[in-house]
Amino acid sequence: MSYEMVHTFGFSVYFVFFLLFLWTRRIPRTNSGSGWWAISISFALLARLSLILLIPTNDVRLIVSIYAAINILEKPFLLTGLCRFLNLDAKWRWFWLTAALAEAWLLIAWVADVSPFVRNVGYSVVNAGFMFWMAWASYKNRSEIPRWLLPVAVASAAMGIHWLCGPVLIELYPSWFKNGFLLGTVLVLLQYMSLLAATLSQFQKRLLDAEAKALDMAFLDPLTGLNNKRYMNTLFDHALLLATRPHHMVAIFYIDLDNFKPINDTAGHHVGDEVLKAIAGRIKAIVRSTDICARVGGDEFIVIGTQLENEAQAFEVAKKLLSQMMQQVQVGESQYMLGASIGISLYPHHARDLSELIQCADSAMYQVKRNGKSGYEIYKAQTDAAPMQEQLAH
Ligand SMILES: Nc1nc2c(ncn2[C@@H]2O[C@H](COP(=O)(O)OP(=O)(O)OP(=O)(O)O)[C@@H](O)[C@H]2O)c(=O)[nH]1
Repeated sequence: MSYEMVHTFGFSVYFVFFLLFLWTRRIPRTNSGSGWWAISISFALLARLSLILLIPTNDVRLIVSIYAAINILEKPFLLTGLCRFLNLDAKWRWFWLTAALAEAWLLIAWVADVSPFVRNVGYSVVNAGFMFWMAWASYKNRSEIPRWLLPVAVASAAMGIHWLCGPVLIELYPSWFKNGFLLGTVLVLLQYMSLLAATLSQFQKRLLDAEAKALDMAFLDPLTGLNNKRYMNTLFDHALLLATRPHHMVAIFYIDLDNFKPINDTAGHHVGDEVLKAIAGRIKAIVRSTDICARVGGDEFIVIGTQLENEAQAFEVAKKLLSQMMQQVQVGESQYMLGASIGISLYPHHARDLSELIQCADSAMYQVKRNGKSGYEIYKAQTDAAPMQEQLAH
């Protein structure tokens, strides 16, 4: 393979990556690292272009010096991109200072006509240093973007070794010059490919996180983390699928806390919030994983108990719920006593539709309140007819 082919290959590959990073930068919400990498690879690209253009001069000293001077500028941009990408608090000015020293060294080597070996060692060591720093920083932060920062670290470390060994190999085997360029191109390709994959992977992670958050907001009560009323309907349909076996029933427990308002009034709303969170945690802890727990109002909760076989089991659940609600809730140094009025309705006995079942459970809960609070009752159609009408009239 001729030098022209090697450099044309390198130039073309870099150009494609330059376009890809530029495109990635334009996608809203992608990390600014890709913009810096578009700049860094454009310097690698310019360096290759200078080689293609200068090869006809046959002036090796001129060709190598100009290539090195442009190529060294790729590295501070590359490292700055990584710092931006990973939000690293690195001292960027050291990258630029080191790059400036390398440029100064190339100028001195040119003016003083330093031997090619010494000149190459000087600037290759700087490049290797940059690459090892890149490898170290990517390796150290590999958990940020699992799967993709490790290849960046490996490719960068390989590049570092490549730069360190380059001058010696060229000195011993001058034909290595061309192979070295080819190997360097492949390593740069791997490095930028992993960076691009890391950028897209981070972008995907952000989208998935945002989607999960949006779903949480749509389906969960932000204070307690229980389901909200809107989502309960969907979950209820799922619960009915589990109740298709003969003798299976679903129970709706409408829980209204007793004496909650005084906590808000005396200790403040924030303490009330903590109490609600603690209560939600208790409810969640005692029901089955297939049961549905939702907060449907200020101090009102609904539990949908699934896969119950008889009324007695529903009473068992209500008893457990009530005993949890009757226990003191500790917030900071203070303890608060509550209680709960729990109304129960059963599917399919009292109704088949969730809103009707909730209405039945709600009316049973009011019966408990009327009877002096802190207890549970199952819906009784006849006795509740009057209060229900009364409620509707309001
Ligand atoms: N801390 C807090 N309070 C809330 C929230 N939403 C509603 N509330 C309050 O919860 C209280 C509920 O009122 P009630 O059910 O009448 O209070 P209660 O003392 O339990 O009354 P009984 O049910 O008759 O025992 C009201 O004072 C609401 O302002 C909330 O998100 N956080």
